[in-house]
Amino acid sequence: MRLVVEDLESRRSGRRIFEGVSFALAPGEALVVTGRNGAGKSTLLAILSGRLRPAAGLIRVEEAGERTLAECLHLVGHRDGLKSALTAGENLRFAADLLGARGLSSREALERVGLAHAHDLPVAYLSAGQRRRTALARLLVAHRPLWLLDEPTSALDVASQETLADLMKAHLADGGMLVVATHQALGLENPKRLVVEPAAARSHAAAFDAEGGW
Ligand SMILES: Nc1ncnc2c1ncn2[C@@H]1O[C@H](COP(=O)(O)OP(=O)(O)OP(=O)(O)O)[C@@H](O)[C@H]1O
Repeated sequence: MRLVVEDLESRRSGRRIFEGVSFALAPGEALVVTGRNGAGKSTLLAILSGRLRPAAGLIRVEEAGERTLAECLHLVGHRDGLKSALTAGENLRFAADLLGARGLSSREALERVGLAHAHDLPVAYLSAGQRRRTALARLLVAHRPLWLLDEPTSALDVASQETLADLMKAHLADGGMLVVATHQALGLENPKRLVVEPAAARSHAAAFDAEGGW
């Protein structure tokens, strides 16, 4: 699968947030999206996920067979989307049933994020970082080629950030694609980079020079 985005523009409540956002991703490629608070990073991910409509521009998915873009992606946003009264395992099984394309079992996925012990605990009992890790474990219970991650390191301790970096690298090595909005270094090697800037100063994408080590 390939993702092609051309000249995307966003308006919210009549105000232009960004314009001229273009990039392309092929299997194994990552795009790191940066920009100041309010620049439109979450808005861009919401548009890519189909939750918001762009004011202009084009999003095209290629070589995805019969699948729509929505069927090819996972979105892990600011809100974890977990049901507090259900256990971590139940949340993951619910996600797997909803998303299809089965991946790891709920137990295996929780093990991968270091939360095996939380499988049968209600999510309401989990800390902020544990909830975030449970939300990230959703990526593993249903196989989807495109991961859209909005500030995925928030609330994660150093060890969990390293686990996340390993998950992202394994996904890329497996031919997956990533779009990650972040203010933090991620440990990815040579991702593409997109700086979202206010509409007045056109957004642009550029190949990332490896020095920064995002
Ligand atoms: N529901 C909404 N209606 C109108 N404007 C909105 C809405 N949600 C967000 N905005 C505006 O859209 C702009 C972009 O917000 P967005 O959350 O995408 O920024 P961001 O780059 O992700 O910021 P941050 O780094 O703080 O997470 C902001 O100016 C925000 O006020």
